[in-house]
Amino acid sequence: MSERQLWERYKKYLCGVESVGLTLDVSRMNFADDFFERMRGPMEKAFDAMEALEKGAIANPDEKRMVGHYWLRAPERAPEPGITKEVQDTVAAVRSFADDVHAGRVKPPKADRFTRVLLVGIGGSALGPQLVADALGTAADRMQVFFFDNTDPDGMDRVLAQLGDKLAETLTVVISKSGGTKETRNGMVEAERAYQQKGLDFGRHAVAVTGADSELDRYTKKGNWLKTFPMWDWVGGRTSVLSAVGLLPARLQGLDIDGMLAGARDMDVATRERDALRNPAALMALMWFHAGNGRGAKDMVILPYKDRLMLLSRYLQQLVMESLGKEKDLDGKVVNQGIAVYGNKGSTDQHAYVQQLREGVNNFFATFLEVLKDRDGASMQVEPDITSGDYLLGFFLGTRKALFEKGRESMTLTVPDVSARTLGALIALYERAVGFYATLVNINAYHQPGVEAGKKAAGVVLELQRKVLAKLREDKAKGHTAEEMATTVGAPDEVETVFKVLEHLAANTTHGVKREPGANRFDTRFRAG
Ligand SMILES: O=P(O)(O)OC[C@H]1O[C@H](O)[C@H](O)[C@@H](O)[C@@H]1O
Repeated sequence: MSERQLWERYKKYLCGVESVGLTLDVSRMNFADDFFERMRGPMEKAFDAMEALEKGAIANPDEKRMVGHYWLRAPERAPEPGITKEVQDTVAAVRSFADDVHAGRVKPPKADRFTRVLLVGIGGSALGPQLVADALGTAADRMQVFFFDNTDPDGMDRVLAQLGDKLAETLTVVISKSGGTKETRNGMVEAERAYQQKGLDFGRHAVAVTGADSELDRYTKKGNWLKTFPMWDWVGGRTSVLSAVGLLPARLQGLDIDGMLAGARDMDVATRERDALRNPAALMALMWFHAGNGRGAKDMVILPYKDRLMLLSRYLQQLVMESLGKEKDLDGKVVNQGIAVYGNKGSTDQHAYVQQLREGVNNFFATFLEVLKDRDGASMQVEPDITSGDYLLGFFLGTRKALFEKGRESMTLTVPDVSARTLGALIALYERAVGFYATLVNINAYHQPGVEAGKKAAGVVLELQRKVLAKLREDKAKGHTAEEMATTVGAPDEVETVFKVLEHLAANTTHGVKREPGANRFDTRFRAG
């Protein structure tokens, strides 16, 4: 295709949302001329399913739940007045709590103001807040936000070291929809201990966002925490960023939550349009379908040409992969669906993996994200008549062209800036595209049955560790090899797990387990010291 033909194709298919200034260009996707006609029927079904979902249908049949993230930014559209009120009350509560914190009406016992936020959460209870904090944060923020998003002890130590003495001015926000996620529980317990060690009352520094009567909810009551904000079963973790999960930390940071909600609301209006060519979410879902043949055959590479959007791919990884990566379809047939998502930021990625994109295995389609505004204010010229931002555009267009020349498909999303409005719009765009695509491939996008298996297996490992430790203490004088220990604790087939547990115990001082090297690695004896 010549550059001229591409330009004509660009003009023909460009899909814009005036209210947020966003456009989606699919001209560099090689769909056939009759593609949209062929997809008309399936797309109608997707529009119907989405309409039913928004009206409160049980769109998550396995868990028998409604799916209501669209009501978070248009509460008047919720199917029950109780939901409308809860959403409105929660946004009001977020606002007034953050205002109280900023004004010092809610204050830490041993300092004048809260100046830092420590957010403890994982998955949908961290990725959205991390994206928002990084995309919209500035040096002028009201509060600085830190994260515990794992059960990695060193990761937590590193954050606590950064907080240092400012822990006395730190408000900890523990977020867990289920209220029972172990990584988050561990982060909370570690945070609590850090406060205690500094003679600070954790409850006076802590708030939670969680489901009513969850384990975390009960814990907050026992510990007399400052406040709890609700999470509802009709909001999934990966679509919760515009509930208190994302709004509370954002507002505490001093960000424009009204702008985020308005951007999402505007995008929702635009993506209810039933003409797929004028609906960027439908168009995008159709492009995903085209690229991967409805089987996820191609990976989605997200290339934002803007540092502030670097976490978008991590955020989308959960949104897309946890929603679409499913073993069975809605009829119970094994389909092993999904689309793999990766990417960081351009043009940095050009110096890392773009080599493979251009010349290696052609198993992806790229989504370029172009941001028109370079920075606040004018730029200096790094060469006559050329700025750093001009280079960024040059590298984006250059890479896109280079990929196209080699038959690599791409789409381009263009936004005027990275603002609360555009970020809200982008989030809403992807949420709806995921929903449409799920119907196109006939899967439930709103459950995550596969996640449980790993959690259960981890529980088994920790149970085994308890038995191993008890045995080591009982046989103090005698060391055990992994083989002996596995048999002794009645789990001979779990010998590899026992070996890994013993090695880990011996590598850390906590449990006082020592190793005595044997003739080879697997003859190593472990004993309680
Ligand atoms: O918010 P929580 O209940 O703690 O859940 C945190 C995350 O963990 C789970 O394993 C799910 O797979 C995610 O969808 C969820 O966002």
